[in-house]
Amino acid sequence: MKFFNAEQIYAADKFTIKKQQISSNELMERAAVQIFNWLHLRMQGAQVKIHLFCGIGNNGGDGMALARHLKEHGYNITVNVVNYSEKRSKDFLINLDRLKDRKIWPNFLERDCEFEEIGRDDIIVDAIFGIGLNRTPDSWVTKLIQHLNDSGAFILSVDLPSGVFMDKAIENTQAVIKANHVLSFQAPKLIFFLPETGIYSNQWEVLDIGLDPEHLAGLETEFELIGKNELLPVYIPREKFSHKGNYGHALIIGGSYGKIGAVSLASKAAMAIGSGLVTAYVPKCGYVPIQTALPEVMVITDKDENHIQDITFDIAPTVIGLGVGMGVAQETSEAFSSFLDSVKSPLVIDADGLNLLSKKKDLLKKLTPKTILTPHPKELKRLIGEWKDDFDKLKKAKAFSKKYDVILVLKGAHTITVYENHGYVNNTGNPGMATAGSGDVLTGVITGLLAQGYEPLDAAVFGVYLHGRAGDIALEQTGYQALTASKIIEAIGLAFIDLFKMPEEPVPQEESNEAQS
Ligand SMILES: NC(=O)C1=CN([C@@H]2O[C@H](COP(=O)(O)OP(=O)(O)OC[C@H]3O[C@@H](n4cnc5c(N)ncnc54)[C@H](O)[C@@H]3O)[C@@H](O)[C@H]2O)[C@@H](O)CC1
Ligand SMILES: Nc1ncnc2c1ncn2[C@@H]1O[C@H](COP(=O)(O)OP(=O)(O)O)[C@@H](O)[C@H]1O
Ligand SMILES: [K+]
Repeated sequence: MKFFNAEQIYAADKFTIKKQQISSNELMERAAVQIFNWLHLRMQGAQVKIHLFCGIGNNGGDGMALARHLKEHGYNITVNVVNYSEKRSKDFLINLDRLKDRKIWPNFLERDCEFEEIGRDDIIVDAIFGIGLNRTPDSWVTKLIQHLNDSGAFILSVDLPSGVFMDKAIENTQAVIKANHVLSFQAPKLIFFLPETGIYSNQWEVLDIGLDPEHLAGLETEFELIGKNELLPVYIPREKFSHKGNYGHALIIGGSYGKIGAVSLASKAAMAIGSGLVTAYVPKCGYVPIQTALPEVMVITDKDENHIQDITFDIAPTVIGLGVGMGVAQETSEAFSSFLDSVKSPLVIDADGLNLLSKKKDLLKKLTPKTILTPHPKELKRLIGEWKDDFDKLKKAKAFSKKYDVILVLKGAHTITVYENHGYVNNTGNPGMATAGSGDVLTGVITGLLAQGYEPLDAAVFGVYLHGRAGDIALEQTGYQALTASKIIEAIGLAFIDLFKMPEEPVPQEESNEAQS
């Protein structure tokens, strides 16, 4: 699913209005009816107080139209116009008049006015600003936003939480609505997935307002949200007469005294994701533990007991995953540097492999084209330097990817895989995965996919998805706290199976009644 920017949304509105021969106000009405249906389905006429806060643009217009529908269905509402500007939009004014025709008189909120009391059990509809926000709200609007956030009431935001910009960082965090739920028109927004802005849209849902699908499909976007639809075409099916040689040989290089487990996890994950063969390259102290724990995995040992000092081997791996638990000893750094001089296979580099690259940036030039780097935020900072905000981080990541021809997997709650000018946003995974070793598993997963012949970008994006999905499946058995990296590996098979599950058909009403009787 693509993430559109504000200009693309405005253009799609225009295109749709022309093609479907409707007015902009009819489009607004569609949007408002969708929100009304969403609320009505859940509230079923309950007399909970609903406070609507509407700006003077089209986001406010949506709110005004919603107010009319709520009133007509007997809901207990108050309507407030947040009068932050004189430039009221045409469709806002139409909907204001329609409200007045029904004898509903909004309160006009201005600078220095008193704000109404809001109970903890009330509902707030936030239609103050939408995608048109272009500067930080005034101080009195900021005070209002604080008042709404502090009320403890459930906040439903129309399109996006008021105060969040579509394409730049928040300047004053006090001036942003902290929404409990956001109803986003037509498509999700990138800001829901970035850590600094995502916290303002706790939950979100997309409402289809019928923008022209063909027009939307033809738009080029920098970022997209990855789901099954994007991945099923990438999946490589297994051939009946295939053998293990068809699925590649993954070599996992890493480990040091006390950190051999990282290599175990990555190797086991590479096996579980379907690599034909897996070999672990570790210092001597890793030999017994890996051979004991993982009978399927072969082991090659370094000349040193505790640290990798010389990365040489006489096998021809399809792909190499390097860095987990490896340490940053001087000898390891030198071995890594000479290894890069001769390596030709595709590479996945994680953890200490990234730290070594950060210390000696010259090494970046030696990487195989399209090497996959999988930094967590701290490793990323060491690689690309400090960033001002999430948007700056993405900009720097794109520039870095282009400069060194690498694929950057920016790990986090919503991992974003960046290659050149594009970002692929992941939507699987959960906070239970914030646990030791889950990154090592991801390294194994991506390496194992590359071994099977997936293109580097596909392997990264698909690997991140499957890793998160496996975490979600494991969570059902463990809960958040007891989710461990090993449990993620155990669920990889189910993550593959889940890929081919169709969404469940809703059971027709009569059948479900019969089942209950
Ligand atoms: N395709 C869609 O997604 C549709 C969107 N509609 C709604 O239209 C919204 C966008 O409407 P608008 O473009 O009118 O913009 P907004 O309603 O977001 O903003 C209102 C106006 O305030 C001005 N403004 C921006 N920042 C300000 C500030 N800090 N202080 C004072 N004034 C400021 C801007 O000039 C802007 O035009 C969407 O978010 C959505 O709710 C719907 O009505 C219909 C279809
Ligand atoms: N809150 C979260 N929601 C979803 N996924 C998460 C969350 N926290 C961490 N993860 C995932 O867990 C993994 C953690 O990797 P990393 O920090 O390298 O761990 P380690 O170094 O212990 O292996 C990443 O793939 C990341 O996306
Ligand atoms: K809003």
